[in-house]
Amino acid sequence: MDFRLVDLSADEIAAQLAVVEPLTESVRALIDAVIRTEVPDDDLDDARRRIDAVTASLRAAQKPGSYGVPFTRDFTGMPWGNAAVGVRNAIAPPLRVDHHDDGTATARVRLGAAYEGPAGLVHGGISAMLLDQMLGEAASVGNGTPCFTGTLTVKYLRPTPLGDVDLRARTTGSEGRKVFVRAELCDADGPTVTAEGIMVSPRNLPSPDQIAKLRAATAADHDA
Ligand SMILES: CCCCC/C=C\C/C=C\C/C=C\C/C=C\CCCC(=O)SCCNC(=O)CCNC(=O)[C@H](O)C(C)(C)COP(=O)(O)OP(=O)(O)OC[C@H]1O[C@@H](n2cnc3c(N)ncnc32)[C@H](O)[C@@H]1OP(=O)(O)O
Repeated sequence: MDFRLVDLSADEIAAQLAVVEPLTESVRALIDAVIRTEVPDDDLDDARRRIDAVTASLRAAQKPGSYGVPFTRDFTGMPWGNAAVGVRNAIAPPLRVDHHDDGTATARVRLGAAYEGPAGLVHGGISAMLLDQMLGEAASVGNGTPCFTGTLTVKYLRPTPLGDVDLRARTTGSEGRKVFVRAELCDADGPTVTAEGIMVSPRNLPSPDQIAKLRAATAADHDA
């Protein structure tokens, strides 16, 4: 796994986000508009030409491969291309996950037309992806080191209507490098999908202790 470090301050990251987030939001609006537009075919052809011109202008300077997950000097992750939370990824709803002192992770997100499976309902794969992200974040933050999904079990209790959903995850225990986590996705009437995960901190990663030491050393260097 790539642990690229970038030397960016909090202010520099905020300045980048101020430009990037509105751009991504515009592309999300474009995705929704393309799904739901009822304008004539000639207008669709014209739209395609203009979109292709914008795409060509962005390709003028392009990162090879994917965005990756750079870490700042204080070890804050920048998963900006992530399919669930990426602030540069218009496919991501995006999920904004809050971590709480009691170890739970929560998020509220609006799932519109782009996330449809059965008519008017959230696609089951999207629910699984969002729950997977919640499990991964709860496990990783609790453990202090990134945890990958080893086993994910998803139970669909009833259909989830498109619209606002709430997600919540909490760790229920750990054993060596395995962290056990549960999560649920709820509509206004309660849980519609639940998930259980066995999240594993891969053997080749630095341990939580090593990461804590690296963090402290980096912070000390920075203060000096
Ligand atoms: C640098 C600074 C970091 C600071 C971090 C702090 C916070 C982080 C903040 C944000 C969050 C960051 C990340 C999380 C975000 C999103 C999560 C999205 C989740 C995903 O979307 S992630 C992609 C899908 N995911 C994969 O792509 C995994 C592919 N796979 C592998 O990468 C390996 O396969 C792996 C790692 C799973 C295991 O590899 P390994 O070699 O380390 O494991 P090993 O064999 O040593 O087993 C050790 C113990 O785990 C048990 N075990 C092994 N495999 C298991 C399995 N599958 N199910 C259940 N238990 C399993 C064994 O049975 C043994 O248990 P026991 O010790 O009891 O015998």
